[in-house]
Amino acid sequence: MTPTRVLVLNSGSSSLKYQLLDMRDSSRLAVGLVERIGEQTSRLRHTPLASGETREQSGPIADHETALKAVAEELARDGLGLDSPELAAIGHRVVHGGMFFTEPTVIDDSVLTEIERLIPVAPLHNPANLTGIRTARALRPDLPQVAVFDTAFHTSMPESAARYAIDPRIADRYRIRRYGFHGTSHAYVSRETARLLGRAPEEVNVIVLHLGNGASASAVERGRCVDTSMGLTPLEGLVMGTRSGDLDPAVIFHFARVGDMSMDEIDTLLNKRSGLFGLCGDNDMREIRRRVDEGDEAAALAFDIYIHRIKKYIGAYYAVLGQVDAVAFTAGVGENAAAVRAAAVAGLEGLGLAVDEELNAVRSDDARLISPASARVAVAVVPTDEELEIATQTYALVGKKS
Ligand SMILES: Nc1ncnc2c1ncn2[C@@H]1O[C@H](COP(=O)(O)OP(=O)(O)O)[C@@H](O)[C@H]1O
Ligand SMILES: CC(=O)OP(=O)(O)O
Ligand SMILES: [Mg+2]
Repeated sequence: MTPTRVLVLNSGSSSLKYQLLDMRDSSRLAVGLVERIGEQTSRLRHTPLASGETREQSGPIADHETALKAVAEELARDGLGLDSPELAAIGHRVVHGGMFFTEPTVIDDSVLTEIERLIPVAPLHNPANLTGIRTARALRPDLPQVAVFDTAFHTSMPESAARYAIDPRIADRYRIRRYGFHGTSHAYVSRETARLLGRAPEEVNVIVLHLGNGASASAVERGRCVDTSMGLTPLEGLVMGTRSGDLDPAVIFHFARVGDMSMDEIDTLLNKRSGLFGLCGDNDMREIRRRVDEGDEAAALAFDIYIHRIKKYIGAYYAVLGQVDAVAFTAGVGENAAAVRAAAVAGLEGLGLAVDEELNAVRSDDARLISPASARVAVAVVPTDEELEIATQTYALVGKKS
């Protein structure tokens, strides 16, 4: 029997999302999520698709290792355990792959060392990714484990977009450049957008707006990324749930010199206590919209700043691409918040962009157009599926090897 199943692990800073897929038809056998890892109020939600019945457990889960072991137990209860001979591989989302990893990679000790070396440029993400990999390897040492990097899709960027305007010798010494993140999502969504338009990815130019807790924009020219908003780390670019996105780098000197803050304090402030949360105390767009509707001024200002930043990136990437076929909204906010989509595109008729109010209000899990039929540029909602993309890339690589 050829094993055809792939377990995908997406370890975030405080969460572990997972899916078990059967790659014969890309169907899901189980999906789940461990949230608030490291807190007293952790929660595991596990759904085997055969019954569709979600099981939940609450109580402290100290770290990603404990979380993954709990997930393995849940899978085993459904006869889908990690010891199954049908499991072909485990695919891991790894956020930072630097310049070294441009493709999905089978994990060995040297790959682990390289991911570890990149921790300083992805402090919120790479440590959790590493724990997920180490724990999975300990549970199934014989099984191929594949790393799929957020940065890989962006390695096609030209130097003019990837380099900051600093001395290249200094930049190279410290490996400073724009790497970009959420690449698996940008790749998947730009391809699905082309499919929605009935065209090949090589025929279309797409601006992808990945608006989740972390958020990033990308300019995709004929299937290749030519620019993206996140940089050396996932801090640059759009306003995010708790990250500031773009700001004058001199703000950091000012905090250090005038505010007498340490580098760690500034790092925490900009990564964990800024963005929507820093502006109004909430980082969930549902809550922010509710407050805006009630007339809350701080929430309204946070929303306006968030939208203004998205608009700037749409304009910038329109200019980078020269000609745009579609703007695609994706991830938690992009897929669900009609108000964000409407506001981000409002006033851009001059660029050929518009949203049809009725189409925009439709709730659906399918990729769909929300622009009027007459629009020059398509505006689309395209649900992302990082797990499916990771599973596909993992299975393709393992299949090639065996
Ligand atoms: N129905 C909704 N309306 C508006 N925003 C939503 C809705 N559902 C989810 N979101 C937003 O999506 C965010 C999570 O997005 P997601 O892509 O799952 O993030 P991540 O993968 O970074 O954890 C939430 O913080 C919330 O702001
Ligand atoms: C890279 C990044 O920002 O990831 P996430 O959105 O999962 O935090
Ligand atoms: Mg995400």
